[in-house]
Amino acid sequence: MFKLGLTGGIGSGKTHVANLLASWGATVIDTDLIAHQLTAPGGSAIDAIRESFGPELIDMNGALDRARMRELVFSDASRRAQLEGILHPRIAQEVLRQAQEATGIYAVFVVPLLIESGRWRDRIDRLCVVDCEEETQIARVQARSGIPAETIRRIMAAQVSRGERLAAADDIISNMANTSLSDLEKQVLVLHKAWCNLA
Ligand SMILES: CC(C)(COP(=O)(O)OP(=O)(O)OC[C@H]1O[C@@H](n2cnc3c(N)ncnc32)[C@H](O)[C@@H]1O)[C@@H](O)C(=O)NCCC(=O)NCCS
Ligand SMILES: Nc1ncnc2c1ncn2[C@@H]1O[C@H](COP(=O)(O)OP(=O)(O)OP(=O)(O)O)[C@@H](O)[C@H]1O
Repeated sequence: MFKLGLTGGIGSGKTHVANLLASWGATVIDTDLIAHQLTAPGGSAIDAIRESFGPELIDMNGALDRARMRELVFSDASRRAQLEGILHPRIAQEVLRQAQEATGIYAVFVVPLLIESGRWRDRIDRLCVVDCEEETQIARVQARSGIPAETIRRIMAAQVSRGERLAAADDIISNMANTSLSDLEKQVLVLHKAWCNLA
């Protein structure tokens, strides 16, 4: 099956693009979604997180306290590596499981840390980057979640730069501050048709 890697910085628009591709028949495998499921109440990473980080990082429903963990790991790289050490192998296992069950026209792997991880490039046929200005990333994430701009900047600092991402791309979707959702959809449809041909 043809495998597309879809990446982009926080708030760039990956989820919106992935939802369009899914609605046109691609199978979408989203690592952020998997990470959320692993850390929901009863999720298979909860016990390991409690053991490594203490019960104060688990909320009263038994889910990861995301706001607290966000503040912790994006101000301390060693704590971030510790969390990634728990989550990334479990995410990889679930990605493999979902990929084996994929029945769409092609498979889309939505991976925010695709370039950072270095392990993905050989596993995909083509890499698409969703791109926007850094200030637009901050504005979109703030509008969606109310996370302070300073925290968003720290999350962005834990990711590759916009330039590095663009340099690695086979295809680029330009989703700037002045890109309307209908302009975005038009760009994505052109690429989807090309990927269908490759598939
Ligand atoms: C720290 C956590 C709890 C904060 O949760 P929160 O709800 O605020 O964010 P969410 O998980 O929805 O991720 C939003 C975005 O943050 C960025 N991000 C998440 N984790 C990381 C990371 N380890 N390094 C750099 N950026 C990251 C990505 O752009 C992602 O799309 C969460 O991000 C997490 O568990 N991160 C570790 C797992 C991971 O590496 N996920 C990335 C997908 S593989
Ligand atoms: N062209 C656009 N016009 C208006 N709003 C947009 C546009 N693109 C994305 N958005 C909005 O910006 C926010 C971020 O988009 P989205 O969730 O798709 O990004 P993401 O890359 O998946 O983010 P994250 O890395 O945080 O998971 C969403 O609320 C989305 O609806």
